[in-house]
Amino acid sequence: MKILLTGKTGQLGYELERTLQGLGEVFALDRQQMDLANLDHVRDVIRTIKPQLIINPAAYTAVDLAETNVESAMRINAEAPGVMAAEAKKLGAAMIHYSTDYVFDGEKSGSYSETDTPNPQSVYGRSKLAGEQAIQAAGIPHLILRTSWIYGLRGKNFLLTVKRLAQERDELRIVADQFGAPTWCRTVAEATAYCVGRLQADVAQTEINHDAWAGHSGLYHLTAQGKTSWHGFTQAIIAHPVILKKPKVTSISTQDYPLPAKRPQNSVLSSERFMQTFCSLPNWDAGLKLCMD
Ligand SMILES: NC(=O)C1=CN([C@@H]2O[C@H](COP(=O)(O)OP(=O)(O)OC[C@H]3O[C@@H](n4cnc5c(N)ncnc54)[C@H](OP(=O)(O)O)[C@@H]3O)[C@@H](O)[C@H]2O)C=CC1
Ligand SMILES: Cc1cn([C@H]2C[C@H](O)[C@@H](COP(=O)(O)OP(=O)(O)O[C@H]3O[C@@H](C)C(=O)[C@@H](O)[C@H]3O)O2)c(=O)[nH]c1=O
Repeated sequence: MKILLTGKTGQLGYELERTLQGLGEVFALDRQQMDLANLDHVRDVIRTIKPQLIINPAAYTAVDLAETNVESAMRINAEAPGVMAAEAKKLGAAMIHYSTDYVFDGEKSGSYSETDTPNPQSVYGRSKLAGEQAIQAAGIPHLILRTSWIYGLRGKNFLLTVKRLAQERDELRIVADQFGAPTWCRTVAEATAYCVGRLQADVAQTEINHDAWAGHSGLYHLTAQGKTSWHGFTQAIIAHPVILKKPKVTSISTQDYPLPAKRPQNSVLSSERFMQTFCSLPNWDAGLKLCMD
């Protein structure tokens, strides 16, 4: 099976390139090899490789910049996945795509399930929701995996920001009234590889297993279990022994840290559907410890 993987330089893409080995012939591409801002390029590359499975972690993820770079965010996060899905349809291929907790407005008091109605409050959230809808509309076998607060040891993420700030400052002021589930990118990559293995047991096949995909196609929430605030996440990062200089971590509220894009106050996702269908997921603090160890 040929697997086309986008965004190999990203946090999740880097992990996926490694966890997917052995599950097929992986064509891992960077921005130069397939530019999602250039829809003709996306079509040409897919038509050349002719994959049976497209896995798309590439995205415009700069949440605040997206507020002003609306056109780029929409092209990369919404139109390009739509083009990938249309090409997949012609090839009889399946698609795995990632989306975000930021599709929700954050007003719900409990955790969000897949049946809750999205109401994104930012351009990034709107663009990611439009990407989901474009894939769903194509009617191809697909998994849309909504995850949240991804971190890892590469790229740009909150863990690495806190690690840097801890060296530079004696006090970190962090919002304590936004709740979610920090999720290690390796958790998402390993769960994805598990799904691929389940749906495509015979990797030598040159066609996807249509029955298996048809029975599992759809939208899933896939995050670490439990919840915390950005402040709680920061405290857990600082408490780890690899952080030698431990600044004071002060709770602040969202209004004390104004940013261009509005973030949801509560974006905890329930991953019950994913866990019942595929595999269990670790608690956020266990994932963080493993990553930092
Ligand atoms: N980060 C998070 O907290 C969360 C992320 N998600 C979703 O998970 C997925 C993976 O996120 P994550 O790994 O953190 O993302 P990163 O920001 O780490 O990586 C994004 C990747 O997309 C690539 N990319 C950006 N623009 C283009 C383009 N025009 N053409 C080709 N490639 C491009 C980047 O390439 P380059 O290195 O060249 O910039 C990079 O490889 C995304 O769909 C994201 O929306 C969901 C919830 C939380
Ligand atoms: C650096 C910093 C941030 N914050 C706050 C701001 C914000 O409310 C929160 C998170 O900040 P960031 O801007 O780093 O994270 P943000 O870019 O909002 O992260 C999001 O990225 C996208 C891609 C997703 O899909 C989401 O799931 C989520 O992970 O922390 C502080 O309170 N103090 C600080 O010193």
